[in-house]
Formats: sequence, C-alpha cells, structure tokens
Amino acid sequence: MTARLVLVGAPGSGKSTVGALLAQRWGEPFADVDAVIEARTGRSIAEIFADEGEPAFRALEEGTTAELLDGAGVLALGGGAVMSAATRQALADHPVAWLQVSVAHAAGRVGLNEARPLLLGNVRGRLVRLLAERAPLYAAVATVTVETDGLEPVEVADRVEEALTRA
Ligand SMILES: Nc1ncnc2c1ncn2[C@@H]1O[C@H](COP(=O)(O)OP(=O)(O)OP(=O)(O)O)[C@@H](O)[C@H]1O
Ligand SMILES: O=C(O)C1=C[C@@H](O)[C@@H](O)[C@H](O)C1
Ligand SMILES: [Mg+2]
Repeated sequence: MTARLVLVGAPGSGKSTVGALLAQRWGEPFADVDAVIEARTGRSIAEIFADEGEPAFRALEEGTTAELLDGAGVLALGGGAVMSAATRQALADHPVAWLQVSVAHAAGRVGLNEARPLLLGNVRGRLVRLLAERAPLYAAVATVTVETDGLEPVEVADRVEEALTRA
C-alpha cells in the first residue's frame, strides 16, 4: 500500500496539524508516528529519550515509520525521521510534502515546550543547527515543498493541495 501523503519537516513546521487537516478534508485516516510511538509505549517521546537515549528512540522511530508507511492515508513523520537512510529510501515510493519553516517561526510555534527533548535548553540555537543539517535531507525526499511562514494551517493545507496537483 502507499500512503496518500507523507509530511516531513522540522519541529514546529506543522506536520501534525496540517496532516490532520488534510486527512479530514480527504476523508482519509491520519497517523502521526510520534503519537503512535507514545500510545504504544505508554510514554512520552521526552520520557523515551530520557530513559533509553536517542539511539533507542531512533530505532523505534525507524521501525514504526516503515510499518506505517505501508498503510493508507496521511502520515506525519517525526521531525528527525529523515536522518535514517532506510526511511529516506522508503520515502522514494511515496508522495512527500516538506513543510518549510524558518527558525523564527518554528521557535515561536514550539515555545519553550518540554515535549521536544532535542530543543531543550536553547530552542533557537538548536533549531538553527537542526534546520541547516536537515534541509538537504528533507529536500532529497520531498515531492512538493511548501513554505509555511506567516500562513495559517488551513492556508498551508491549501498550498499543499495546489502543489500536489502540479507535481
Ligand atoms: N502554519 C502555522 N501557523 C501557526 N502555528 C502553527 C502552524 N502550524 C502549526 N502551528 C502550531 O505550532 C505548533 C506545532 O505544530 P505541529 O505540532 O503541527 O508541528 P510538527 O511539525 O508536528 O512538530 P513536531 O515535529 O515537534 O511534532 C502547534 O501548537 C500548532 O498549533
Ligand atoms: O526533530 C526531531 O529530531 C524530533 C522531532 C519530534 O517529532 C520527535 O520525533 C522527537 O522529539 C525528535
Ligand atoms: Mg508532530
């Protein structure tokens, strides 16, 4: 099976929000890899990072992503999922939307939220580095790219739909 759409992008780019909106519009199921991991383990992502470390989380994320990519509907990946070469390879078979966001807008959206363990301590500084490291990886897997700065989630969803019709 092939997902109707997979969303990738940095923390705060709006994958979960816009993914749910598009799924609702299209009458498709929606899944969010972070939420599925949390539901299955009964722990928050932050707790998994703290208890088992990032490599253990990444292994869990890679397996869960592969499994969910085999399903239908709209799928929001974790912000760091594209760091896995296996995941990037699997994404070659799917329509993928990269939601782009600047550091300023991403920082404003995620705030000082403890739910994002990778950003703890220095949200802006960590986002600068993370976006620089990951931009080529998001670009490599993207079928369409949509800039989200200054747009409401509904407007981002509109642009994703427009971009997909042109892709
Ligand atoms: N286009 C937007 N404009 C303003 N706020 C937004 C927009 N998209 C999402 N948000 C808000 O920003 C926050 C982060 O959005 P969301 O959780 O959808 O991002 P995400 O890409 O899934 O992040 P993560 O990788 O951390 O899961 C939420 O509070 C959401 O309501
Ligand atoms: O950008 C990242 O590396 C992450 C983003 C979130 O979606 C979670 O998957 C986790 O907090 C790691
Ligand atoms: Mg999310």
